[in-house]
Amino acid sequence: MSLPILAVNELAMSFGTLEVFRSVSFSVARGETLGLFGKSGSGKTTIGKCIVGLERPTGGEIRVQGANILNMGKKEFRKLRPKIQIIFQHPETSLDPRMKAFENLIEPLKLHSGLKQDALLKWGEELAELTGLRPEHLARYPIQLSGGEIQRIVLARIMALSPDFIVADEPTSMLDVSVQAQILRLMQKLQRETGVSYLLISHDLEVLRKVCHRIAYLDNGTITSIENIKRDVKR
Ligand SMILES: Nc1ncnc2c1ncn2[C@@H]1O[C@H](COP(=O)(O)OP(=O)(O)OP(=O)(O)O)[C@@H](O)[C@H]1O
Repeated sequence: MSLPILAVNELAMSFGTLEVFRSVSFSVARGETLGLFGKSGSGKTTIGKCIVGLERPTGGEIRVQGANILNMGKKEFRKLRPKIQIIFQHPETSLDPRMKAFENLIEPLKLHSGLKQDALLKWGEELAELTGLRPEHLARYPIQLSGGEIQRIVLARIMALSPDFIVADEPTSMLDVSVQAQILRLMQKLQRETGVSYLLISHDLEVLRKVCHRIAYLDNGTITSIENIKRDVKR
């Protein structure tokens, strides 16, 4: 059996005297969407931040294809980091308001790929097409875009890095229902085409049941159950 893309083992986190969670364990297979459900303040976002290195847990392990990222040196982690991405509830915070949408889209490629301008533009156009962005969207500044369009730019930016794993923290909770469905369908399409795995964080069980392969329930500092939803993982 192949290693899970992500395995979280007995993760613990306290902020000072506040114990947020004490033993969180789950794993995510390649091409799988695992939902993470829990009430407000249970620590869902903190778990996501620990996975991408934005917070350091107080205990436990986070293994990416078997390697514990908490034991990695800075250099080794920096090499892995483009492969594990996070998208937030307020996606506009990850865009530069002074750059047009297309420049925002190709920015990570510029930083990480070393591609020349022509190749950058071509790849950027392909990503825009893949994520359903039209040329008129690409010529606008973030403030001139709707929430759904911004979330598409954010997804296109992330897909440019060919990630293995995306933590999606309430990615659609700010969108109205029809746009929410479009973005969830886009995430599923990207998964079918690239095999990317998601940890989808939400307090909306209906959304999780629609798109996840399994749902992990976080309560009282631990994962109390993992529900299987009937859906095959395509790898
Ligand atoms: N950097 C921090 N310093 C101190 N406390 C923090 C920090 N980050 C989060 N917390 C606290 O940890 C707890 C868990 O927060 P977290 O944002 O992970 O919960 P959540 O389950 O994502 O909540 P929500 O569903 O409301 O977004 C909260 O009580 C929060 O106030």
